[in-house]
Amino acid sequence: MRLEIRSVTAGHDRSAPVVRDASLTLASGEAVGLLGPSGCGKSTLARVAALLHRPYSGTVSFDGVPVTGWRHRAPRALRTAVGVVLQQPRLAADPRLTLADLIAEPLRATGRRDEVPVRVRDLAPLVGLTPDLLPRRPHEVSDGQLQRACLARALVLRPRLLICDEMTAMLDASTTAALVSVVETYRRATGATLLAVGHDPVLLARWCDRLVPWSALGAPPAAGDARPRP
Ligand SMILES: Nc1ncnc2c1ncn2[C@@H]1O[C@H](COP(=O)(O)OP(=O)(O)OP(=O)(O)O)[C@@H](O)[C@H]1O
Repeated sequence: MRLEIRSVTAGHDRSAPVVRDASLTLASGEAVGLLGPSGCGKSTLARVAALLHRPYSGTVSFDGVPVTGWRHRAPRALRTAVGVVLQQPRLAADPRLTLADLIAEPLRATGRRDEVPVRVRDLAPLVGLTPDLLPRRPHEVSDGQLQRACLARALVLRPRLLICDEMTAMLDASTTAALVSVVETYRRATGATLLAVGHDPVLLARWCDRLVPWSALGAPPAAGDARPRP
């Protein structure tokens, strides 16, 4: 799925937006790493692209169709086409759910309960979760194990766009490698597009076709603009 972000301004305070006039296009099937220092606004932009945060202005289009609603106003067909993995699994996981129910959450939310047993059975080993972990709740597993479940949840509806916001920031090297390889395998099998957000160029380069620094998202000079470029 092609993702186009055009002149998006967004943030948490209208008078001081953290994302200003940002534009970025991902071709269908492309893996792009968005690089930037902590606090620059990467997560905010990733949430806009994931339909979780409404921008103040600008447009987001999927396959050329502009998005008209965010959060609960986002059309279901779009919400199910985009999978999201966030940096802190504990903030992204309902503490009352077992890992199996966490993985199955999007299926239940979209009325596809009948697919739950098969999808959980197939995805758990793929993300490296052994059967003994599936009945446990988030407080009974490690951050890495919980993030594995969050990645499975992001993949359970077979998204055409996957957005990973610092997915591996709090994980050790072997869990990081395992999760990156799950995403690579999924992309190879499905041709899904990937937007990976992070601050480590070496890590992002490993699983992305192209890295884009935060500073490159600003509006390009207008046609005929004669000012020298830096
Ligand atoms: N819910 C919120 N309410 C108010 N301000 C927020 C909120 N979330 C983020 N911010 C602020 O917006 C700015 C950008 O935050 P954001 O999380 O988008 O940056 P980031 O580049 O992803 O940082 P990091 O790499 O540290 O996660 C920061 O100054 C942050 O304090």
